[in-house]
Amino acid sequence: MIRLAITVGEPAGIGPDICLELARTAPPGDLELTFVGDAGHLLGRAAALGQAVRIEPFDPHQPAAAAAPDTLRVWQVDLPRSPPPGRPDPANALALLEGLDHAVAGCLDGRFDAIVTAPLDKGVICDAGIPFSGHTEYLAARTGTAQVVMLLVAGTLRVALATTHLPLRQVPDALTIDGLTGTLRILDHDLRSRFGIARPRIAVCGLNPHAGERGHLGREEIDVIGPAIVAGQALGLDLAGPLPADTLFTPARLAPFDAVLAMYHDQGLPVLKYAGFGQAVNVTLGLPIIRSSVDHGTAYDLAGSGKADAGSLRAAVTLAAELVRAGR
Ligand SMILES: NC(=O)c1ccc[n+]([C@@H]2O[C@H](COP(=O)([O-])OP(=O)(O)OC[C@H]3O[C@@H](n4cnc5c(N)ncnc54)[C@H](O)[C@@H]3O)[C@@H](O)[C@H]2O)c1
Ligand SMILES: N[C@H](C(=O)O)[C@H](O)COP(=O)(O)O
Repeated sequence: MIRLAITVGEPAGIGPDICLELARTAPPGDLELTFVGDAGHLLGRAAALGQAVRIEPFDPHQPAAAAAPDTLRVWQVDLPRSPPPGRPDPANALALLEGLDHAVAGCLDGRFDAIVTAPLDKGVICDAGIPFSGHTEYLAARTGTAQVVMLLVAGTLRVALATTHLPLRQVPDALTIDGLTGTLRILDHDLRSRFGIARPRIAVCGLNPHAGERGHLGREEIDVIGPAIVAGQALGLDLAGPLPADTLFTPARLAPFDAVLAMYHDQGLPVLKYAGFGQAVNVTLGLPIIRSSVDHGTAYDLAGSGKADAGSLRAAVTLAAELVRAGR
């Protein structure tokens, strides 16, 4: 049995909708799904969507078992306010983080095999006065992990990020030789151990247009990215770069590589999402636990409408289960 904790995400967004959709059909027999959230809020959203569901309270002492179709096993986390679709309320921020904490603790103590997260609104949590730049950074801090790597997967395209949720202005200063070398090591290690790629070939993007044009359009490729690649190669990693990102992200040039390391969020993710939005998965590498997530956000415009596509959540569940099986 593979036991997954699924955090429901921002309650005013489409997290509840896609969790309900996931529960509508029975998962494969070897999956136990436990939704971490507020059962009353889920029932309210189900009613708005015209979906009949049963709630089964999560009991950590029960042996793992798949739930029946249209049944949500819920680890109850009370929301102070049950917001209407599209109207997030910072009053819920602490409860949302508490749900994440439960899921992490459940993974660390062995009750769950992995966490799958539905989308949160980072800004709403910050509005509550809690600095929060994303699940990736939060899970690193909660598990005491010094460095993690965000990887998004869409079919055979895998894009990792050297920096995650940073204002663009801060990106160049955040790139260091040691930091990039660490990112490349984690990426190489997890592609081998979790994705079963015997000798990962990794393409490393430059930061500047045309990878800096030999220093005429920026020096990060010469001063930082190139030396990090050399350091990684000295460790035995199969790396190429720094490569101009615009032409690297074309099918023929991507073909020889198992993954791309992009230097910042909007260098890598628009390409990945163009290729696979709705079916892609976000995975956090380097954590002591397995964590996957959807490729999309809270989509307030669709919450409660019945139009949210649960494809990425399904793909995140499938990938989490594969990663668990690969580690057994
Ligand atoms: N995993 C996460 O927690 C996560 C991921 C991405 C964005 N976010 C957060 O979500 C919030 C909104 O971000 P955004 O507006 O940039 O992106 P978004 O993904 O919420 O929405 C972008 C567009 O895609 C559509 N869309 C998104 N998911 C869909 C689905 N499942 N089915 C059909 N259409 C869908 C939306 O309707 C919208 O038109 C932000 O606060 C952002 O930080 C969270
Ligand atoms: N960078 C992600 C994306 O664009 O899909 C997203 O914001 C979620 O990040 P976390 O998993 O760190 O919350």
